[in-house]
This record gives sequence, structure tokens and C-alpha cells, in this order.
Amino acid sequence: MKTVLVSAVALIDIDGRILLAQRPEGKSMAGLWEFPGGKVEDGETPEVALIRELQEELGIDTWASCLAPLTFASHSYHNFHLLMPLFACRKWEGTPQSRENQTLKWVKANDLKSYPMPQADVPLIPILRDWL
Ligand SMILES: Nc1nc2c([nH]c(=O)n2[C@@H]2O[C@H](COP(=O)(O)OP(=O)(O)OP(=O)(O)O)[C@@H](O)[C@H]2O)c(=O)[nH]1
Repeated sequence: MKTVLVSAVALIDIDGRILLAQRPEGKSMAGLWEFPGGKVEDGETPEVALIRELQEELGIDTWASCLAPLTFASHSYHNFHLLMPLFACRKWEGTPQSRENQTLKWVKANDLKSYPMPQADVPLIPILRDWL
């Protein structure tokens, strides 16, 4: 099975809330809430991929120095194995806006469990909650 490297981030605002993005209709896992990010392309580091995805998806700028490694997901879906580093980021420029048809929501750590997420993300929630 192919291992796919996806880079993701918990953007944390001044009130300690985390930004979730809802996958749009028509995509795999539609309706589920996920961390912003995406596939790491050839020649990219996870940090570079994330900085690019944040610009494309949300229109914000951040820097590798603002991305702190937090944890990772390693999960087998039926058609690929996902390896997903999760960074934490508290500093960026601009205001996140949905540019790719996703609904965005700032969620308190204790409320994360109310948002259905992809299977790979489920073990990350308590880690994030304990860390915040
Ligand atoms: N960005 C992100 N992707 C996640 C998370 N959890 C998780 O399983 N994924 C999976 O990782 C892959 C990320 O791919 P992507 O964002 O670059 O592209 P995509 O959704 O258009 O890809 P796809 O249509 O091939 O699934 C998807 O299969 C997505 O479902 C998450 O928290 N954030």
C-alpha cells in the first residue's frame, strides 16, 4: 500500500481555539472536519508544503519558524496509508478565509469531539486538548 505524506496544522488563535475546515461535497470524506493542510509534493518539505497550502486554502502567510511539531497520525485507509505530521501554529499574517469551498470554524479544544473528523485524526484530539 502506498504511504501518502500529508502535512497538517492546528492553527491556534488568541483564545486557544483551533481552526477546522469541513471537506466539501463531492470529495472523499465529504462533510468531515479536518486540519488545514494537504499532500506534500515532490521536492517539498512538510513545512514548505504547509506554507503553500495555507496560502492556497486560507489566504494566510506563515513561516517555518512558526510551525512547531506537535504530533502525527499514521493510519491505514482502504486505499492508502496516511502519514500526517501535525504542526501547531499561533502566528500568521492575514485572516483565514475559505478559498476552496470549505466551511471554516474556530473550535474550542473541549468541543473538538463534537466535530466528526477523518479516522486518522481521532487519536490526535486528546493529544491536542492535553497540550493546549
Ligand atoms: N488536510 C488534511 N487532510 C487529512 C486530514 N485527515 C486525513 O485523513 N486527511 C486526508 O489526507 C489527504 C489530504 O489530501 P489533500 O487535502 O491534499 O487533497 P484532497 O483532499 O483533494 O485529496 P483527495 O481528494 O485525494 O482525498 C486526504 O485524503 C484527506 O482525507 C486532516 O486533518 N487534514
